[in-house]
Amino acid sequence: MKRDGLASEIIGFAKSEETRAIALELEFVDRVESSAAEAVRDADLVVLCVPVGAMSAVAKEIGPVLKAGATLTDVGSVKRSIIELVSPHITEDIHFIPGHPLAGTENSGPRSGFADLFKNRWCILTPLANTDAAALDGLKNLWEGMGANVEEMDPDHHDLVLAVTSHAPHLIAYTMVGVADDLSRVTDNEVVNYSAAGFRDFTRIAASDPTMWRDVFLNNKEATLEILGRFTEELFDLQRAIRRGDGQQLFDYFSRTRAIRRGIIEAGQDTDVPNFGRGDGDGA
Ligand SMILES: NC(=O)C1=CN([C@@H]2O[C@H](COP(=O)(O)OP(=O)(O)OC[C@H]3O[C@@H](n4cnc5c(N)ncnc54)[C@H](O)[C@@H]3O)[C@@H](O)[C@H]2O)C=CC1
Ligand SMILES: O=C(O)C(=O)Cc1ccc(O)cc1
Repeated sequence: MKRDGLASEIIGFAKSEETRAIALELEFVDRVESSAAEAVRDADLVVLCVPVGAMSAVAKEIGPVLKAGATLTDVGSVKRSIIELVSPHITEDIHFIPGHPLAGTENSGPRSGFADLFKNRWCILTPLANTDAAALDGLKNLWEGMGANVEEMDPDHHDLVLAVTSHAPHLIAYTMVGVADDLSRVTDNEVVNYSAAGFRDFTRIAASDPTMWRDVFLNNKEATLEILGRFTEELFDLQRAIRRGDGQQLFDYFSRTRAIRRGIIEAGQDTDVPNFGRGDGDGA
């Protein structure tokens, strides 16, 4: 927003003085305030970027001072629960439009952001039934101005989709790294020393912020449990195929999943590894 001049003034709030000082030093805010209520006073747009579990407390604090006609949005990784946590604290003259940019890394804090973070990434908005069309357009333009592709979605659908694509995979990564850690005591650290690419990817994901991810699971309970239930069923199926020596079942399953990866690459959805998976031989 700062780089592209998308806001006339950007005011930051963070709990710790150190974070506020870093935000000023990096110059992505024009000024900082030591209270959330002070930071949002007179703002046309307020973006809540706190862990899901802190959304309610922050909304309660800023609710009474938000300017009439202001747009309030958020970047939280779940949507239904945030609507329930924030809505009670705001009045009808505030345009509340929940949002979720599908962009980030395993790192947190002000130094982990970068100006191109949202470029070519999806940003999902989950407007409410009575959302003002002009406010929605304004927010869409802002995200598009930062290079994102905006999609509107029903909040429950968002939570189910994200349970499949993000939340369950994070839990699986956390578990796999935990299992390896238990084993490393048996294998004298070989798990860490010889970790191949697959496991390294798991460790990156499993290094994500514990508070943020605790709150994601506590607030997307139903959808995550539904997906994990399906996941364990399929896992048991594959386990049985290995035990029985059913190579055909394994081969068929892996062929199906390989096609999904290729579909993602062809749709141009993987900007991290643009050439990975293209023209890679005979599949032996
Ligand atoms: N990290 C990621 O890759 C992504 C994160 N998100 C969502 O964005 C939100 C923020 O995550 P990050 O920016 O990664 O975290 P972060 O740790 O970089 O920033 C969180 C901020 O919230 C503040 N905070 C924490 N508890 C608070 C409280 N009780 N009252 C006031 N402030 C409080 C912290 O001081 C910190 O400044 C989360 O809801 C997360 O689900 C969404 C997409 C990607
Ligand atoms: O680091 C990664 O691979 C991520 O998946 C980042 C991320 C984390 C949480 C979100 O809600 C969206 C994106």
